[in-house]
Amino acid sequence: MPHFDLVIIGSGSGNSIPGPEFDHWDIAIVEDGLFGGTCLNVGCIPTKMFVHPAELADAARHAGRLNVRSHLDAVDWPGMRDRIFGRIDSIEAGGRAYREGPECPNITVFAGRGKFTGHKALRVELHDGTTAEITADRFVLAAGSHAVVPDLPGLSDSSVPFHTSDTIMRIDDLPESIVIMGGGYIAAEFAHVFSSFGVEVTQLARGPQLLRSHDTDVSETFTAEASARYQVHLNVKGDKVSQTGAGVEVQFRTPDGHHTVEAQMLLVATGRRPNGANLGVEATGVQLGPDGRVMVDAHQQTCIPGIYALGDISTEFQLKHVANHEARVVRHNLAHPQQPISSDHRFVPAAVFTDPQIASVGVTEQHAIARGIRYVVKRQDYGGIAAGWAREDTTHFLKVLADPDTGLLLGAHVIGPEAATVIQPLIHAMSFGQTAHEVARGQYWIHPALSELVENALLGLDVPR
Ligand SMILES: Cc1cc2nc3c(=O)[nH]c(=O)nc-3n(C[C@H](O)[C@H](O)[C@H](O)COP(=O)(O)OP(=O)(O)OC[C@H]3O[C@@H](n4cnc5c(N)ncnc54)[C@H](O)[C@@H]3O)c2cc1C
Ligand SMILES: NC(=O)c1ccc[n+]([C@@H]2O[C@H](COP(=O)([O-])OP(=O)(O)OC[C@H]3O[C@@H](n4cnc5c(N)ncnc54)[C@H](O)[C@@H]3O)[C@@H](O)[C@H]2O)c1
Repeated sequence: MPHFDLVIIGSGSGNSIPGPEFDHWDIAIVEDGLFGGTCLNVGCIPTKMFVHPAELADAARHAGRLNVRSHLDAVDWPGMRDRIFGRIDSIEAGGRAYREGPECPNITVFAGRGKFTGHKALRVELHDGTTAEITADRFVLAAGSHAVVPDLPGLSDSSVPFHTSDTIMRIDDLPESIVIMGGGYIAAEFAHVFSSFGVEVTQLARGPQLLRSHDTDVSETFTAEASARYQVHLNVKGDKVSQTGAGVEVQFRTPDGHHTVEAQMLLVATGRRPNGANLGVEATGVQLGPDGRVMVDAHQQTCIPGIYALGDISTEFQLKHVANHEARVVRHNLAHPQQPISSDHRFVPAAVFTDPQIASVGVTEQHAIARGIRYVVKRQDYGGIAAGWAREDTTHFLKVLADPDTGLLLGAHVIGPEAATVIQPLIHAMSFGQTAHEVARGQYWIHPALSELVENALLGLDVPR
């Protein structure tokens, strides 16, 4: 039975752990799917490579508003898909070849599905049909999460063809119509992409708003704009999914009554569950929380010394920048177990790459109220700054919350052009403990850039100067 100094399960952020400091360790990487994990192959990167062309298509469609006559001729989906995956697939192949090749002589890649069989013992069902039993002094659980499929007739029995984010980006051609189930990040981004490419989109969300984990002002604005672009049904309770000659039919209820929607394709985007149970981590003594996450301490270590976890399998934040941060912590702690460092989850930002773009960090106004946190708030409209005039923006805004006594920032929420970039100075201020006034007046703000949104919002807060 081969024994390793370290076994890493999952080649997403887990693949960034082996570095020169471990050249003297015998390391195994176990990967059941594509090398490089979700973000590279079926997540952040390809989705955003579709989002940008979607923005170009929308710009061509809507430029008339700003007196530029243009129109969208066509979207070459197969060409776009092949360009995107031509690039991604070669990075995947290169990453695997690097880890398998002579540059990494201390690393063995096991292509197959791992499952714990006992204390620090893993069985790998290899893709070549054989099985490997391996043990190690240390493990890193970096096996991510998987798409959840609702328990609905037609879906749970797999009798109706449907896509998840794992498959939808490789379809042969654009459908004429698509039903998207879910009201979260993935549903929002794909609804944007497909509607921009001319597909008739129907989105079914079980909540009263889309993106309802966001600040209510943001989710209400987004829900109104999305509903104006494509068909949105809220407060949906799914009943049944059936196959039709032309595609699929979804039967559902809302407070208005029973509904049926037909479309050529169905995308299920109803959340992702951590892979701890699939990996059988309990066989090695590792504990799972009630939501299926592997339990870790601040050093990313599980209750079993030498077994660490990172990213989607254990985190509260299913985001690539969080998985990468946690991987850096695990890497340090493996090399320096006597001087471990902790993960910093104080100010985790996120963005939704829809149209309009959305970004957030820290508490929402609703959280502040619910938790009794004292705050002052300033909402700065894009329409109130010069860069917003250039865009004739009338609906979008940045909202910032601060402590009324100290002026320290508590949260920021942006909906509008380049939100994910606009928010960064506020993430910076929160992370480094800078007050609203320090940030607003301690630096120049380029005029007339979108960043003036941040400057004006901070100056508008009723906080000490
Ligand atoms: C459609 C989509 C879009 C996204 N967009 C963004 C975005 O814009 N920004 C952002 O921050 N985040 C985004 N995310 C989330 C982000 O992709 C994840 O948070 C991140 O990739 C998690 O990294 P990880 O290393 O924890 O897991 P992963 O990258 O998922 O790696 C886990 C690996 O483990 C392998 N594995 C699983 N089980 C086993 C097993 N039993 N044996 C062997 N191998 C196994 C899997 O094949 C996988 O390769 C997106 C996710 C999706 C699905
Ligand atoms: N831009 C980004 O950073 C980005 C993009 C995509 C995904 N992600 C990450 O991936 C995660 C997964 O994305 P997601 O959109 O699948 O999850 P999500 O948690 O954002 O949204 C899940 C949605 O599905 C609904 N839902 C859950 N169970 C359901 C059921 N049984 N029936 C009907 N609806 C149900 C929820 O109400 C919610 O609207 C996100 O939470 C996010 O962390 C990030």
